[in-house]
Amino acid sequence: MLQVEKLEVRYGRLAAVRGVSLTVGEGELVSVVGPNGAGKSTTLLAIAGALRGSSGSITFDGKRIDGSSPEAVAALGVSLVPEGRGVFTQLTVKENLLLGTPLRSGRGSVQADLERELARFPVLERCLSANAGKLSGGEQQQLVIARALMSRPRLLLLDEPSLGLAPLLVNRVFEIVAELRASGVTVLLVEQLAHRAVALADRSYVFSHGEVAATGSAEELAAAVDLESSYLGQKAVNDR
Ligand SMILES: Nc1ncnc2c1ncn2[C@@H]1O[C@H](COP(=O)(O)OP(=O)(O)OP(=O)(O)O)[C@@H](O)[C@H]1O
Repeated sequence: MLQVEKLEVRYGRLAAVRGVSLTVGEGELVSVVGPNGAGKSTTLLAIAGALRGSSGSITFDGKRIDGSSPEAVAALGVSLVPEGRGVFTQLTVKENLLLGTPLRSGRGSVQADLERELARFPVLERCLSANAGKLSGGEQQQLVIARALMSRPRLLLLDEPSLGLAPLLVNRVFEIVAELRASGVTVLLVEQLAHRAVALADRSYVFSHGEVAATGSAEELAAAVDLESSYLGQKAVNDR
C-alpha cells in the first residue's frame, strides 16, 4: 500500500532523513522507533505531504504522492494524527469529530461514521457536548484518533500517540492501536515506547540518525544482540 524509497528530507543544511526506505502492506501495523531526532516525525510528515523530500519517492496504492499537497494525500485516504494532539479546545467533542468528515472518501452517512467511532471510543460518547479542552490527555488522544478515523482513512499515520500520557492511559492507547489493527485499519505508528511498539507491530523499523538501522519482526529485532544499546537508547530499556 505504501512504499517509501530512498527518501531524503532536509531542513536547510540538515539532512534529517537520509535514504529511508520502508513499506506498509494493506492491513499491516508497522512501527517506527528510534531515539529523539532520528527522523521519525519528519518521515511521517513527508508521507502526509506536509514536507517535501529532496530526493527519493513515496508511492501510495501504486501512485507517486511525493510532491502532492497534504490535501491531495488526505483525499487519497492517508490520515495523519500529528504529535501533540491538535484538539480544538474551544469546540465540543462532537464538533471536533465532525471536522474529520470533509475528507471522507467513501459512501454512507456522517451519522453512521460518528456512531461507529463513538462505539469504538465510549469515553467520547459520555462527553460529546463538552468542550474538548476539558478532556484529559488520554481522552484528547482518543479524540484525535477518532477524528482521523471519521475520514475513513486507508492508512493511518500515528505520531507518538502515547507521548505525555499517564501509564494507564498509555495502556489504553496501545489497546486502541491493537483494536485498530484487528479491525483491519492499516497503521504506521511512530512511538517513543520502542519495546511496546515493536511487540505490537507486525514489523518495525529502527531509525538512527535519519537512516533505517534495523528492520524486522519483534523476534528478528530481539535477535539483533546490540539493538538496545546501539539504536534504542537507555529510554527504551527503561520502558520494558
Ligand atoms: N522544523 C524543523 N527545522 C529544523 N530542524 C528540524 C525541524 N524539525 C525537526 N528538525 C530536526 O530534524 C531531525 C529529525 O527530527 P524528527 O522530529 O524527525 O525526529 P524524531 O525521530 O521524530 O524525534 P522526536 O521523537 O524528538 O520527535 C532532528 O535533528 C531535529 O532537530
